[in-house]
Amino acid sequence: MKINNMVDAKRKIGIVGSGSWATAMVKMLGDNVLDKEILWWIRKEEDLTYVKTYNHNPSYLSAVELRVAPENLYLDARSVIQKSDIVILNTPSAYLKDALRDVSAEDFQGKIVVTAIKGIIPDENLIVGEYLTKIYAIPLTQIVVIGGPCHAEEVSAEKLSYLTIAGKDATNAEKVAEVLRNRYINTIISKDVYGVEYGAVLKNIYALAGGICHGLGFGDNFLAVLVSNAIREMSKCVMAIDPEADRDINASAYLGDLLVTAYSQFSRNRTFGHMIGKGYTVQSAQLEMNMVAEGYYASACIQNIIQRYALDMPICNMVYQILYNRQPANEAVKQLAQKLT
Ligand SMILES: NC(=O)C1=CN([C@@H]2O[C@H](COP(=O)(O)OP(=O)(O)OC[C@H]3O[C@@H](n4cnc5c(N)ncnc54)[C@H](OP(=O)(O)O)[C@@H]3O)[C@@H](O)[C@H]2O)C=CC1
Ligand SMILES: O=C(CO)COP(=O)(O)O
Repeated sequence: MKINNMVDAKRKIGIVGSGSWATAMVKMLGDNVLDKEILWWIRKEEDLTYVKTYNHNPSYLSAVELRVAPENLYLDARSVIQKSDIVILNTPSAYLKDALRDVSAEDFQGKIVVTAIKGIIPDENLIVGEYLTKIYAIPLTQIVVIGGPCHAEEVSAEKLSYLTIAGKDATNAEKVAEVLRNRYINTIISKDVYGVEYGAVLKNIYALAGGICHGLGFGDNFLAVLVSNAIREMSKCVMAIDPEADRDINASAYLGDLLVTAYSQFSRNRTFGHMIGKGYTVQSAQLEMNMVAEGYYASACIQNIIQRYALDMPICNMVYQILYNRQPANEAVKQLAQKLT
């Protein structure tokens, strides 16, 4: 089968997405020493032309030099998927369906399909791995999840970072890890595909909550209590979804990613929450950012999970009430504060 012969042939890695995380991943792959071919789907023609001419993405991480052969830049995701052995999906969750609109289940056959997306597909209430299995019949063993605390901006500056590569099939997870690791990227292999994906979705909601509190004027003391409650809430949720997996919630894919997203200056979720806490409406906060805060979409989708498993998740509920039911943020945080321990 094609996957098993990959080590002998030149590896072909396809990236679907052209925002900041996809751009950072193209850089990581380019700085990895293994012989490989990188194929890249870029959404906008003017951006593709610019990358082809100058080897820089004009819209995201524009200072980063990118090494992709001009003939390997595509405006259709299907060509990239068909020609790749490893496909890395890297759009915001809300735009994945659109990116894959011309792609069929056959196009994914025999590929390792990787999600670097930290979100739930709106209208489906499915994480990306579940969506790929349901819509494209991709076996779980061929799906790999990339998690871990890692901001694109720090990757672009080559600051030492750790990615967790989760796959039910450890060999496939390692095949992905070996093309990503380089002098500033370390990789950790995990089998907890559901926990790593759901953990990444949840930490965005908690970072958004932290941003709201910060915007309202709460200090570091309160944020520490919020984060401490958040990791317990995350643990309860992922344990309900997949109780069998071997996971340490304090590992970098869970607690680590929560911490970086809650505290980093680069976090879009924290920034978005901060604006809400300052009194921006959801629409004006979204307009203000040219990037996507996944926690906004996840907050609505996770309500379905909370109901399905009858979970008590006060932080997620607070964010939902503020963003979707227009509960005043100061009132909602005051109510939450009574429940924190
Ligand atoms: N940024 C980071 O540091 C990290 C991000 N992630 C995850 O990576 C995923 C991708 O996020 P990221 O790269 O940061 O995204 P960005 O916020 O950097 O970029 C937004 C992306 O969304 C696209 N987009 C915007 N509007 C539309 C639309 N109407 N239809 C289709 N596409 C649209 C943009 O395309 P265009 O430019 O063509 O408009 C662009 O590719 C997310 O799930 C995120 O959680 C994970 C780890 C780190
Ligand atoms: O997942 C991330 C860092 O690990 C990115 O978080 P933000 O989307 O909040 O920037």
